[in-house]
Amino acid sequence: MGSTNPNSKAYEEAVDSRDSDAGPDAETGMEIASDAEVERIYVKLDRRIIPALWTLYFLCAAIRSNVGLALTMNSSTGDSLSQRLHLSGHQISTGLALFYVCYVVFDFPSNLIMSKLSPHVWLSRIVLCVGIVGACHAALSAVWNYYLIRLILGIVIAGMWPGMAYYVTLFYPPSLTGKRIGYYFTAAQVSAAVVSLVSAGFQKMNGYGGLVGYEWMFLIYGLVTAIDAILLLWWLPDRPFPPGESRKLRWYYRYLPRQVPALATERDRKVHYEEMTRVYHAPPWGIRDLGKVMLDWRIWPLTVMYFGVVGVGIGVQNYGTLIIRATNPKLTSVQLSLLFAPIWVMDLIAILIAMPLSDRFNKKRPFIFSFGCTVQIIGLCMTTFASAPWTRYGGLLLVGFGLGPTTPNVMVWTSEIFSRRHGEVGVAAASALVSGLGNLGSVTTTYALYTGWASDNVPGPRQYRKSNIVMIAILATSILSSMVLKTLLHFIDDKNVEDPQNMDRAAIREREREERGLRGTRQ
Ligand SMILES: O=C(O)CCCC[C@@H]1SC[C@@H]2NC(=O)N[C@@H]21
Repeated sequence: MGSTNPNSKAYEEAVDSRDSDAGPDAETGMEIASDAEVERIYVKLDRRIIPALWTLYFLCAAIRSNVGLALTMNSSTGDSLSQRLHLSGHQISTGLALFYVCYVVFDFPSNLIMSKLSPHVWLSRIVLCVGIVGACHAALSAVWNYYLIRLILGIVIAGMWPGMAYYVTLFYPPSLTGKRIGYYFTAAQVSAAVVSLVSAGFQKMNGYGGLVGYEWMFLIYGLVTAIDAILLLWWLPDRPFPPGESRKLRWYYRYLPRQVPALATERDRKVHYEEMTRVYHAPPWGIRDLGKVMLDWRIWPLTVMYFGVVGVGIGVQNYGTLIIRATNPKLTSVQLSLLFAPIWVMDLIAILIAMPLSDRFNKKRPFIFSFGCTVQIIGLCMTTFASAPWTRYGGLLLVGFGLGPTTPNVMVWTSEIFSRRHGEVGVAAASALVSGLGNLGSVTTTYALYTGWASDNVPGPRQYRKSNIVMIAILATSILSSMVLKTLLHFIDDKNVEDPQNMDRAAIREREREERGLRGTRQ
């Protein structure tokens, strides 16, 4: 069981020894599940949930970033989005930034609605709207509707990323969530790596049926995403509920496809219930609970951590090809696309290595995060200050590798800290606040740096130097913030936790329940 407490090993051993006692559980009368049985249940949930989240994230990430490709697609025939709409560099970055402004504003309300409604329905709603708005990009005809569509896309997609993290915490205990978040986070990296290659195919469709290449691209991605949204409604499991207890059906359930339960047998559901008691009796929350979460100081260091890593991640995603071209102006656009993809492959490899480690050594999450930031700083220094083009490009590969463990680690650390202190509403609100406010980092890097910083955008060996240095500075601030939080948690939170060796089984169980937000809800 995951815990951020001091002596967590001793605590976990004490909890485990409870579970290994022979005979039925005194509280439930149920035959106690072996570790292997519990493991099997999580494997079943994984098969059901992770590929579905992966697919939805891949499609939404592709739709969000396709606009960048559309700006230059088929430019040799004058059919790119920027040519047809006569967009200036400033207008392009304004549109990109407007999207993130909505992310900042609407992440939080979206996640709160999600925790009040059925999470899987809300996730499907997000995906459906992203599909429809994505397809509408094909109809762009003026600068004002480019701005408007980016705003609307930001509004409808807000809540997707923190919502997925929240959704995962409904099915898995904190010590198992990091790896899962990491798995579906790889979808964004695969998307970043492949969409530009796929766009080459769409460019070949330029002129078919009177549509240009980017219009085909938006329509097809939009259609596939909308179909995926409908499938998700049927496929993604609803929030778990106590075995034997009937679900309170909301009015909209009448219109939804009938679901196949994720866990088919009553026994599996009971064992999962025992493992994840928090989610079955999600205590109703009100404004006061929400206020407590929002006033919790722990939000701020986590937000600063996220600000740095998401800002740099999105900055590299939006301007990576420009940064590569600045290191070697002779590269063609095809070569640029080919060199861009390995950055995300490095990111993906790092996620797959680091996130299981982060779960295994969950007390070390801030150090894994800081390691990732340090690697990015080293990479950015190479890209900025080295003179050989390939060394500078190697620096970007290091940035990709360093990015891998950072974003998912902040999300999982946030849910760990807030689930323990505030229960389910804590996870929903805190992950949305950290992601939402942290995306001010994306607004900063897309709007104010690179093409948005006129004096830094002058071709030559020093091009983008100042922007890169700002990125190094915000990463250093993220590291500092994670260390400050780790230290404060050590002195403030961990001091109040009783040594598990001195607790009896009932007290351990009660504490586990409290950490999951169940204070006083069990009869
Ligand atoms: O809002 C989200 O979807 C979560 C953060 C996205 C960060 C992007 S995904 C591609 C690139 N790789 C990273 O590690 N960060 C950025």
